[in-house]
Amino acid sequence: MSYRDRLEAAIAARGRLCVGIDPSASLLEAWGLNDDVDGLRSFSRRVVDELGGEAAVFKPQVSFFERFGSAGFAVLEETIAALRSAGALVLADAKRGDIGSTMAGYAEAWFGEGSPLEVDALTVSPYLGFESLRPALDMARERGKGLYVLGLTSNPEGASVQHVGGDASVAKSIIDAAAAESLTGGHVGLVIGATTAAAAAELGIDLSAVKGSFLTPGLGAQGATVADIKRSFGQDYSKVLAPSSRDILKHGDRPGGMLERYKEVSAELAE
Ligand SMILES: O=C(O)c1cc(=O)[nH]c(=O)n1[C@@H]1O[C@H](COP(=O)(O)O)[C@@H](O)[C@H]1O
Repeated sequence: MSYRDRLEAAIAARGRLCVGIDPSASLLEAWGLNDDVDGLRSFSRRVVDELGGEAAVFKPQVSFFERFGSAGFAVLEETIAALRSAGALVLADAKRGDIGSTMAGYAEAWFGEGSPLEVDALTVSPYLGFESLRPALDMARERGKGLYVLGLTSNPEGASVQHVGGDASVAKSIIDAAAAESLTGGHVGLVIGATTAAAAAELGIDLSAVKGSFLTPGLGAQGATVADIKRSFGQDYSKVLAPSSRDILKHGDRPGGMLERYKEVSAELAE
């Protein structure tokens, strides 16, 4: 079964809000946890216990685990396993991107059968050229995994690279390549920021040509609203997987707080 089919089934069952797991030092502190591996483990367990059976997809931000080295990666492995046993899909936000032979290594790490870090999907950077992602694209297609390729990122600095070229922009070339790839299987999606999606039309980019899902970071903490997403994606809204990290996690300082916020945002996305 392709990633696209698995994702569609998961969204139909649990909704399109993806919970980001970003255990930054400031969130650990806000939750009254130490900024160490035990704090990281408690934080991750609380997210899994409160939301693991609710959300379709979780997106651990790998950087916040990586900062504790191998001990942090061990917590990431435990978290991935716990989320998958709770019936959720896991999308590792590691934004990998390198020459083809190295991409094969990343694909083995994140998609290899039985790899300790095996997940359902991964974010990747196409700025070594879309085709440099080929080994990961092929492995994802073969193994029912998903790749989210950075298209129009949510941050304001992204435009200084992605908008270059006007009608023939860098972003357009990446998104067109992803659209062509999406005709070959359900393994490819795009990162299109909730804060920046409106730029697609200005750059003459046809998002409807993409037969995969759109990961739309930017809700809440970065200022975008559910209404912004609905407006920007229009008829392609059914392809949206909307992640939110801080806007949900900041409510983890009290029992039940994250679940309450999750349900509010999820309901708004479902309207
Ligand atoms: O790939 C991502 O998820 C991503 C892409 C992007 O363009 N912008 C973006 O913010 N992200 C990630 O999405 C998360 C956003 O967190 P919040 O702003 O707290 O919801 C972070 O983990 C970012 O690394």
